[in-house]
This record gives sequence, C-alpha cells and structure tokens, in this order.
Amino acid sequence: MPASDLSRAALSTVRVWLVGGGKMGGALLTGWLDNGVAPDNVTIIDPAPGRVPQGVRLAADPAAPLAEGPAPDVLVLAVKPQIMDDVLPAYRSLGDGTTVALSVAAGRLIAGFEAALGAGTPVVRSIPNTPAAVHRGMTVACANAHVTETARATCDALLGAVGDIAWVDDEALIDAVTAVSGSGPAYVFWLTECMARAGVEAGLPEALAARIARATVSGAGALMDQAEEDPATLRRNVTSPNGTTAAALDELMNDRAGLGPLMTRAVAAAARRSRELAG
Ligand SMILES: NC(=O)C1=CN([C@@H]2O[C@H](COP(=O)(O)OP(=O)(O)OC[C@H]3O[C@@H](n4cnc5c(N)ncnc54)[C@H](O)[C@@H]3O)[C@@H](O)[C@H]2O)C=CC1
Ligand SMILES: O=C(O)[C@@H]1CCC=N1
Repeated sequence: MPASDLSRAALSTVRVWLVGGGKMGGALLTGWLDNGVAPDNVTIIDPAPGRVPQGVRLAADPAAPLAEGPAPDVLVLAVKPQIMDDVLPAYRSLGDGTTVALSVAAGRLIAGFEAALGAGTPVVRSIPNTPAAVHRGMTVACANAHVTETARATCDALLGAVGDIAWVDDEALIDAVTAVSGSGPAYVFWLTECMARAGVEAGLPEALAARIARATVSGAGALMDQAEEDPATLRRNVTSPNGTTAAALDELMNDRAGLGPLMTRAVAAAARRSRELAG
C-alpha cells in the first residue's frame, strides 16, 4: 500500500480528542477531516473554540466526554503552554494506558506530561506551524519510549495530514525547531512587512508596496518549493554581478550588521524562551 493510503487507513478509525480548538488545533482538525478522519470520531474540548465542523462533538470541559467515552486513541493537547498544568489533571484517567498524549505546545516537556498523566503514558511532543492551515505545515515530533510503532504511525498520519513531518530522538532539539519552523512563519511575515515599508520609504504608494512585497515573498516561497536548486543557488540566480541585488545583499549579508547575525540572535531568543516555557 502506498504511504498516503497507509495514512488514510490509519486515520479512518482513529478517535481523537482535541483539547484546545484554537488557531493551531483548528488548523490540524481541518487537515484531519480532509484526510479521512471521521467527524464523529473527533471531540473538541474547548470553552471557546474556533470553527466547529459539522458532525464533530464539542464539549466545554472534559467531564461529559470522560463520562460518556469511548476513550480516545489520541489526546491532542493544543492549549497555551502557560495553562497546560491546569488543564492536564482532568485527563489523568486516560494516562498509563493506550491513549497517546500528543502535544503541540511550545516548551512543554515530555517529562511534564508523564508527571501529570502517569509515568507509563505514551507521549508525543511536537511543534507544527501555521502554514498547516493551508496543508503546508512543517512539524517536528519526538516520542517517549511508551509510544508503540502503531501509535507513532497514527501520530505521523495526524501531523502529516497538514504538511511535512520529521521525527527526532533527542527532545532537546525541539527548542531550536520551535525557534526555526514553529515561530518562523512570523519572521517571514515580518520580512514582508519590512519590505513593504522600505518600498514606501523608497517612494512607492503604500498599497503597491504592500502588494509587491507580499507577491514577492509568496512567489519566492513557491519557487523554492518547486525548484530543484537550493536557496543559495536561487539567490545567486537573482544576483547579477555589480547589479541592484548585489548592492542590497552587501547590506543584508554583512557579517556584523546583516540579516545573518540578526537571525542568529532571533532564533537563540526564541529557543531560550522555549526552554523557559518548560516551567
Ligand atoms: N500559533 C502557532 O503558530 C503555533 C502554536 N503552537 C502551540 O499551539 C498551542 C495553541 O496555540 P494557538 O492555537 O496559537 O492558541 P489559541 O489561543 O488560538 O488556541 C488555544 C485554544 O485553547 C482554548 N482553551 C483555553 N482554555 C482551555 C481549557 N481549559 N481546555 C480546553 N481548551 C482551552 C481556547 O479557547 C483556544 O481556543 C500552544 O501551546 C502553542 O505553543 C505550536 C506551534 C505553532
Ligand atoms: O509563539 C509561540 O509561543 C508559539 C509557538 C511557536 C509559534 N507560536
């Protein structure tokens, strides 16, 4: 069976509880339903959710789903890291069994989920990103020793339903992953805003500057996606010797004051914050 059929098969019967149906949880949910998860196998637990697709069960808190059952195969934890400690105890009865706790929360450690839900609980810690909303997400995940091969395949299919997925064995890498791909879309949007503002400062009308900045960033992203060349080659393809791009890159690629050292500082700051969120 091809991998995509395998994923669909894994998803067609999976029972998921989504704790936190906000931006990230909602984006994941859309991908699941598009990839074969049955709406009546999904429960959103959220006192103020975003969109609730037809056929999906909604509960403001876990009391009713826990009483009614059946227990989920996967408990997806998509609330803010800062409230995770308050949210988890209610799900203790699902711990130490076959239900996999699949977190998308920044910073929160596998050990924290084990402490709250039970030491024998299968836990997957992952970091997706918001391009998941258009099925172009990038997720990196890490599993504890209690996650079986089947459970890992199910989580792989759930996370892979909204884009690309990579697994790491070393949980410590997740902080840097969060800083690059988790937060990264915001850097690209800020780059777009900066390009538009610079265009206005160079004399363009605001609407035209915003339009060409947005089209350029998304067009460059699409080219990078489809081209075989690496980003450095694509950059060189734009850069004529002694031309306009070379003049700009002299500033952007400056060893001390260019985008390189700035990005290093930004990513280090995000990774540091991820470590702090561990609590
Ligand atoms: N937004 C992003 O780019 C990314 C977010 N994440 C992680 O995803 C998680 C959710 O973030 P967002 O979706 O951006 O936030 P959000 O604020 O859009 O969604 C959080 C949801 O949790 C709900 N909620 C609040 N208290 C609750 C409770 N006691 N039980 C159940 N639900 C409750 C809220 O009503 C809301 O719908 C965070 O842990 C964040 O670190 C991870 C990667 C990227
Ligand atoms: O800013 C945050 O903390 C979350 C995690 C990665 C993207 N958004």
